[in-house]
Amino acid sequence: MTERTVTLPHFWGLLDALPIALLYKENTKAEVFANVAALKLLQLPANKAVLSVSDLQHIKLLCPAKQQAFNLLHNPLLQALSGTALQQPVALEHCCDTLLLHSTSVALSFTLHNSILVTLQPINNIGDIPVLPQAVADTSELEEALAFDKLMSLISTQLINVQDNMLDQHIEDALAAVGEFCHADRSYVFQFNNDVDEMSNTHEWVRAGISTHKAQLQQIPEAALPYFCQQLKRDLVFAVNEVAKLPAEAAAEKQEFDAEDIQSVLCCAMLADDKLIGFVGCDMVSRQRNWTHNDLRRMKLVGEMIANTLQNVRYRHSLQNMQQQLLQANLELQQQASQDGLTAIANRRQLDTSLQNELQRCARNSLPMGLLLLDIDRFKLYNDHYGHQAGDDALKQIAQLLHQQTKRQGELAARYGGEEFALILPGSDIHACKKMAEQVQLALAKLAIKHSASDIASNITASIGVVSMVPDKTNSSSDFIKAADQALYQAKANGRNCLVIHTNG
Ligand SMILES: Nc1nc2c(ncn2[C@@H]2O[C@H](COP(=O)(O)OP(=O)(O)OP(=O)(O)O)[C@@H](O)[C@H]2O)c(=O)[nH]1
Repeated sequence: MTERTVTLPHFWGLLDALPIALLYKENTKAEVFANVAALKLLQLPANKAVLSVSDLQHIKLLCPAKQQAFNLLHNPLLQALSGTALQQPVALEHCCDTLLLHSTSVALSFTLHNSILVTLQPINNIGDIPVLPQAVADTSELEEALAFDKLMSLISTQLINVQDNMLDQHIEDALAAVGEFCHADRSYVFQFNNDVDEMSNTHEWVRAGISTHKAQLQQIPEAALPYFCQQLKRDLVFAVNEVAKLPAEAAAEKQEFDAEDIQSVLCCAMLADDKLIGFVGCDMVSRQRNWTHNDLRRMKLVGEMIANTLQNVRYRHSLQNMQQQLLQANLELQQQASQDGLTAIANRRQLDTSLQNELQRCARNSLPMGLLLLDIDRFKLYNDHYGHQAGDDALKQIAQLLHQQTKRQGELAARYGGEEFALILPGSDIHACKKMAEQVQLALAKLAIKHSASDIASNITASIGVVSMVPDKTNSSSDFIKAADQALYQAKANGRNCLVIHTNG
């Protein structure tokens, strides 16, 4: 089974099995599904089930009668997927077959809305096919407006839930659409910085053969184009049919437009929460155009769509950021709740939880469970002699020493309370626990914290109670602590600075 068949939704899987090439789109969704036969026919990668507007735009379809490429306005594939019922012969570039492109709206019982099904079938005789509706070269303004709106609705569904990695692509699709429909040579998005006094060209579409200036148009200060910025902020539109006729106060703008060979320019402000965030625009290069009412309407629509998308992405990022901060704060709180404030090792609460969990784990796996309780000898005298602050420092050093002994999974050093510490040693039998207790005492001796007031030794020492048992379901963590505590009591009674192993007797 290939990855494609495993991840496809059930219905798509059925379409995939059909030998006929077809594309499928639910009205309200952005995805255009291509089955295996369609991908093969359209020469697209075999694992690409979902197509974007750009994928579709890049499929070069020719009008077989004229052997001419369809432009964006007449692109029958985009028309079909935008909801137009079609039956039209098309040719694929680099493919000698003529195909019948047939699109129809279908009502499926398991979707709320109508869906569009597009089939592509090889045909022999174009003459036999009743073609509806015929795309004509001289399209009326109304038809053009309708085609534009359909394409925009296709692009806007893709923009609604756009993933970060597809954002630029979809914005460029929208720019291509507005550029084509406004018969422009270049279309673009500029975004302002937070202070709205600097702009950068972030996205661009250029017609074949037209030069791009995006790389140079970064961080342009408002002061460099004062006439333009003033008009855009005041009217939210900057429309110039003939750059040559710009007034004298637009000298800076004229110079810039001349440098880019721009004859006509149309820009519309992009607003988010009533704040200017940038603008979309298009240029005529080397030829002039009187912008129409429709051009302005299209540009405004695309500007609004892109502004909303950028705003949504910003909201999403700030939400993700906030969520991250909350998670971090939560993690820190959790850590604080389980950490001893003075020594930064686990506190009593964490000790109880871990001991309980490890006991259950050892009981399930019939493993021994070891526990060491360690109490510093003559610590009252230490405090009295060296002061409470020095006592705190000694506790911290001993805590670190114990923490460093824990290496295996489930092992934990914790402050039990006051000058008393615990070591949980899951999987350690009594011999391993005894070895660990001796190791701790050796390490403590090496640490050599001076304690001249002690009657036990010249440095700080500790007494240790040791217990290890294979627990059963009836053993609780308090049984273990009680046993270790008894052994510790015995160690103190035995003269301190020693270890005692708990025995059942
Ligand atoms: N500096 C400091 N001292 C603490 C802290 N917690 C407990 N202590 C001190 O630890 C000392 C414990 O004294 P005791 O319980 O009498 O025992 P001890 O003097 O260590 O004598 P033995 O345990 O019998 O060897 C007390 O003086 C407490 O004030 C702490 O957080 N910081």
